[in-house]
Amino acid sequence: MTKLSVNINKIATLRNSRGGDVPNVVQVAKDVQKFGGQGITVHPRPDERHIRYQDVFDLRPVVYTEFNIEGNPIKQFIDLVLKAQPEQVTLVPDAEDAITSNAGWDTIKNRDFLKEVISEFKRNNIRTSIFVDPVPKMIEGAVETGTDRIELYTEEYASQFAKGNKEAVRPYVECAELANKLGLGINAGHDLSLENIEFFKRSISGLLEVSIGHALIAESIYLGLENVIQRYLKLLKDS
Ligand SMILES: CC(=O)[C@@H](O)[C@H](O)COP(=O)(O)O
Ligand SMILES: NCC(=O)COP(=O)(O)O
Repeated sequence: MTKLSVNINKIATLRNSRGGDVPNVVQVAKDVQKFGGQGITVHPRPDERHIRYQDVFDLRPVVYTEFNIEGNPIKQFIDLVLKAQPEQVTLVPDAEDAITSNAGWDTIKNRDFLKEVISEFKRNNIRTSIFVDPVPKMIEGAVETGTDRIELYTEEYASQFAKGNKEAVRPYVECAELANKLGLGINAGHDLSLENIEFFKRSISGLLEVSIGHALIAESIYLGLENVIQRYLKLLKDS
C-alpha cells in the first residue's frame, strides 16, 4: 500500500501572504484527513516563510494519521522534532536560501553526521527517512546511516515525464529494487502530480508513501481538495 501524505506548506504560504489566519492550516489538516489523506507533511524552514515552528505544535494534536516533519537537521530543527514527536522525520539537506529542496544527501560524505542524528531520533521512537537522489551508491550509503527509510527525490522524474520521457523512471526502479533488497523502506516526493503519479506508482515496487504538496494544492484550485485527494488515492491503489 502506498500512503498519501499531503504537504500543507503551500496553505501556510497563502496564509502568510496576508498576515492573518486564512486559510487556517490546522483546519486544512483536519479536512485533508477527513477527505482521506493518510498523512500530513510539513517542511518548516529556518526563515519560517511558510510553515512556522508554532504551526508544528498546533498541528501535532490534530494529526491522527501520520505526521511527517521534513527539514535540514540543524539544532533548531532537531529540537523542534524531538518536542513535537511526529511519527516520521525526513531529513533534507537543503540550503537556507534554496527556493525549494533541490538535492538529496551525499550519504557517503555525511555518513557519520546522519548516523548520529538518526540514532537520536530513533532513540525517541521517531521513524527516520532521508531524502536521496536515485543513485545506487547513495542508497548503499543510506543503509550505513541506520535510517529506516529513504525518500526518493522525484524532481528529475517529474520534469522528464512532463516532456514525454517515461524512461526517466528507470534509475528510480533500480534504486527501489536495491533499497528493497537492503531492507530500506521507500518513500518518494517532489513535484509528483495527478499527471505523473500513476506511472511512478506502477513502476516502483514497495513504494510505502508519497508526500505531495505543490501540485496537489494547485490542482485543488480547479478541482477542489476533497476531489483531488480522492483522485490521488485511486491512482495510488495497489492493483
Ligand atoms: C523535500 C521535498 O521534496 C520538498 O518538496 C519540500 O518538502 C517542499 O518544500 P517547499 O514547499 O518549501 O518547496
Ligand atoms: N517530500 C516532498 C513533499 O513533501 C512535497 O513536495 P512537492 O509536492 O511540494 O514538490
